[in-house]
Amino acid sequence: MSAEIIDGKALSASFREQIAQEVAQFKAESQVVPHLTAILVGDDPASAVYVRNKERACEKAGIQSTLKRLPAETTEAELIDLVQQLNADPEVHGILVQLPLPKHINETAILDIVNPLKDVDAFHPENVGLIVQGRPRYLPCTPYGIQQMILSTKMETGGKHAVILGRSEIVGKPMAMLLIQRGVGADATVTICHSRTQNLKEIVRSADIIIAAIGQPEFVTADMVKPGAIVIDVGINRVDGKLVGDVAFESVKEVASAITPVPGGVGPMTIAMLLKNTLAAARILTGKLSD
Ligand SMILES: Nc1nc2c(c(=O)[nH]1)N[C@@H](CN(C=O)c1ccc(C(=O)N[C@@H](CCC(=O)O)C(=O)O)cc1)CN2
Repeated sequence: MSAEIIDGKALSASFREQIAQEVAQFKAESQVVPHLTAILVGDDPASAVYVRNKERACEKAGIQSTLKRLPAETTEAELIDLVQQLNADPEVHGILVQLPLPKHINETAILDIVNPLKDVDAFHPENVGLIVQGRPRYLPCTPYGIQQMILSTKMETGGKHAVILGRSEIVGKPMAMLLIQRGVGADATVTICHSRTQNLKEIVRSADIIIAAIGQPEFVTADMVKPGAIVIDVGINRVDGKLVGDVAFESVKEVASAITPVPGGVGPMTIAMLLKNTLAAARILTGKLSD
């Protein structure tokens, strides 16, 4: 039987509708307009698309958005200066530095100076630490969106084996933290696989939940998937002008119980969760935590 397709576009639309209502209520109660400022450095065309989509999503949800677009030759010191200005600006609730940054800028140095209360990506070490300790302030947008997608399948995750392919700071590591926490959509037993993992195929074959985030087109093939597994594809690879995930979708969907497509899967959920975090940041910074 063919898998359920987890429609990230539809799911994100329903989250965005809900967030828009919460934003309207927050504005009415507080007279504050949640405000996200995104920083885009350089000319990476994919990053420009993602940032534009984030701006559009903000606009539709009633969130103010500002884009600070800087040339590729911007120095690290200039970027630090801009982040510090935004940290000090009481009108800005969320700061997002679009990644990747140009190679001459140390990403860690930049992410480390974002005010943790405005860090709607949850990349600051303080926010990462809070996640590890199981008392998150914000959840990183992609893992947060993936957790919502898994929840939408109604699969019980408690005690299940989740295998994550990829150990990035943005997806792999925080995803593992979310899945091992106690609670609904969590309580899983997690294995992270990476380029040095031995017996990778066997490990993936034992997974009830597979999260593919390694940036290799169609890496996960049907023979690596246990029948009935949930397969989440985080990959966005451009092959011959076409977007392809890290999962061989057509064959894997015949084995899995649920699967996310690319495009239209995890990507749109990432943006919906950013809106959620921006509203949360506005609430935290204005001291208006009740909804
Ligand atoms: N500061 C951040 N930088 C980056 C993040 C992030 O969460 N914060 N994640 C990725 C890029 N990303 C968000 O910024 C992102 C990637 C893809 C999509 C998306 O909706 N993709 C579409 C396809 C779009 C296309 O045509 O290329 C889809 O999957 O349907 C949204 C957000 C790295 N940087």
